[in-house]
Amino acid sequence: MANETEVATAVTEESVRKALSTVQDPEINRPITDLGMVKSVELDAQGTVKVAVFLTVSGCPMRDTITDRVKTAVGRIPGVTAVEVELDVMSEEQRKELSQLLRGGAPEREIPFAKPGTLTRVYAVASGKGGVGKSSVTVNLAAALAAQGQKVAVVDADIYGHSVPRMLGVEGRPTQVQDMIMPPAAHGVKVISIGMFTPGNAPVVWRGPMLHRALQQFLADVYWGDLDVLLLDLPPGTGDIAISVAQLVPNAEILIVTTPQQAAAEVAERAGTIALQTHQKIVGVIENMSGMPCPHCDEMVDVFGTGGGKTVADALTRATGAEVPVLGSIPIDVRLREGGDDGNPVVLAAPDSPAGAALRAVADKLSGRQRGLSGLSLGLTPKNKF
Ligand SMILES: Nc1ncnc2c1ncn2[C@@H]1O[C@H](COP(=O)(O)OP(=O)(O)OP(=O)(O)O)[C@@H](O)[C@H]1O
Repeated sequence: MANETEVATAVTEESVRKALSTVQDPEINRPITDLGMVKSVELDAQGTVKVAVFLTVSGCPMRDTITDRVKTAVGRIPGVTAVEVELDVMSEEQRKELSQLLRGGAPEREIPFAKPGTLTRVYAVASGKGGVGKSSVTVNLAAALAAQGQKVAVVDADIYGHSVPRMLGVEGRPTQVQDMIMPPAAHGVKVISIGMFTPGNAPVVWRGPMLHRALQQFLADVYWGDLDVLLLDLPPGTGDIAISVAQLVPNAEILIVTTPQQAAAEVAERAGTIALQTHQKIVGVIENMSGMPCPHCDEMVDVFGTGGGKTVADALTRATGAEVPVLGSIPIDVRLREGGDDGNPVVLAAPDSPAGAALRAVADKLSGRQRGLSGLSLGLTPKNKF
């Protein structure tokens, strides 16, 4: 039978590291030895093993699980009499290395539009309800701004109704050049849509974290080049993606689309007040489907009621304390719907039609805006509170 000293000397750093290679990080599900989480291993003649482990963040909720796993794995080595685990926290540099490792070596890309001093204006187009014409407004504003000579792109983040590519007549899928995604374009507008990455017409059932990741990729990994304007077509409502936009592109400004109907206005107002929590600026309200010219006498018929746009704008002005204007009222127009179906936006196909002219007027207002600090949160947090 081996005596105590012989057993103790059988424990080597190599055997401890081998045991540690069976310990998986509970969140990343890879061995802690591969993740640079083993800081040091010390052994003494009595068979006590001290393992120092780097946690990715301080206060890591998995600290107890990691400690238990290390103790169990190392404790199984014959000759080990005690296992002590000491926890430390990775430095910023180590965390960067880890995230690079997890991304397969690719350095993390920044979102160019979120950098301070960016010249790209980012508009997040939001609505309370679905079907109010948010996507139609987005593509027409994009096409009108591009027709003015601006460099424009649209990110279709409307997971439930990704209709932007069809409305702009963008065909095909994005191509990939090394690890950059090249967006297809039509009418001078570059487009990326969630629909380009899902098979067929399959509904997207992604939840918050996946959507966040997808949006981040659309913004960071797509080669957009220099843009004057980026429009984000958000899903209707006040969901996760609005929060993601606020986190990823805090300087994005909000455009609210509503119908004149009072019920729709109330929901749109709720979508708008999200901006209060995220400290984003609301550029204005666009009222869509504001009446329809009677085909017989040309008199306007208020199919969806009246006043919704102004109700939302007034309510958001009160709520934010900053003036939120109605930027325009777009009438119901068959040519707008047809333009959407044909991939030929009405601002180009029938620029002088009532809807085409109203949308172009909104685009003019947007392109005439100066970037200013008024109404914007500066994102400053007091360092010390007295
Ligand atoms: N002013 C208008 N005149 C005529 N048809 C319109 C008008 N605005 C939108 N439409 C039509 O209404 C339908 C819904 O519009 P759209 O898809 O733009 O709405 P949406 O708010 O983006 O919907 P969702 O967010 O639910 O996808 C489309 O068929 C569109 O062509």
